[in-house]
Amino acid sequence: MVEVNLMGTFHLIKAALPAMKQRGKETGLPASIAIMSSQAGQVGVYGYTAYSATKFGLRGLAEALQQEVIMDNIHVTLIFPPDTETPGLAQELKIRPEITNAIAASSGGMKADDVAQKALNGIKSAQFVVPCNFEGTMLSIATAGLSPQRSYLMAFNEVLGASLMRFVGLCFQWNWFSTIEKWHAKKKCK
Ligand SMILES: CCCCCCCCCCCCCCC[C@@H](O)[C@@H](N)CO
Repeated sequence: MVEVNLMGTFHLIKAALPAMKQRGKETGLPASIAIMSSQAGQVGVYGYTAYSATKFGLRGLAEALQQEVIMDNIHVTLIFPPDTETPGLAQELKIRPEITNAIAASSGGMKADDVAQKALNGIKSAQFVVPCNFEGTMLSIATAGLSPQRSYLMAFNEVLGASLMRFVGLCFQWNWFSTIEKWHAKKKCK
């Protein structure tokens, strides 16, 4: 998983960058690098230990990369979808633990076309972080950290919403840990 999700992204970007920089010099046009993370790259999720690690890793990659390529007029966009209706998810659901299903349900699911549309809009407006649904927007405010932010309005929302989203995030965590406890208690009784 690390090889595909993290190193695969790293090697692809490394291979494409020289030509992107050259094209930028010749045309003076901006360019974009879009990286597909996941909401499981903003919060650790039961059952996704390896997956979450790779998706969190992409954030570090994207933040450092954005600083390295900004002077080449290249914008990095990091997309954070929830569960997305794809053939891959259909396979995953056959074996996904009950607890993972319960936690992932906190953010619902989306159609692939809707995620693609959000991603495209985010890339066009050179957003660094692209949340895909309402829960994703809350998650992005809660996990804004030291990410770049090009929109003054979103920066304002992040500063204002930080403590409230921390509180909401803690409520979600309490709920998830109690689901885990109940599930284990039920298993012990059997
Ligand atoms: C501060 C408010 C928090 C708001 C709720 C957050 C809910 C987060 C739920 C995360 C679920 C992640 C599921 C993504 C999984 C996919 O990437 C995966 N199915 C791909 O295989």
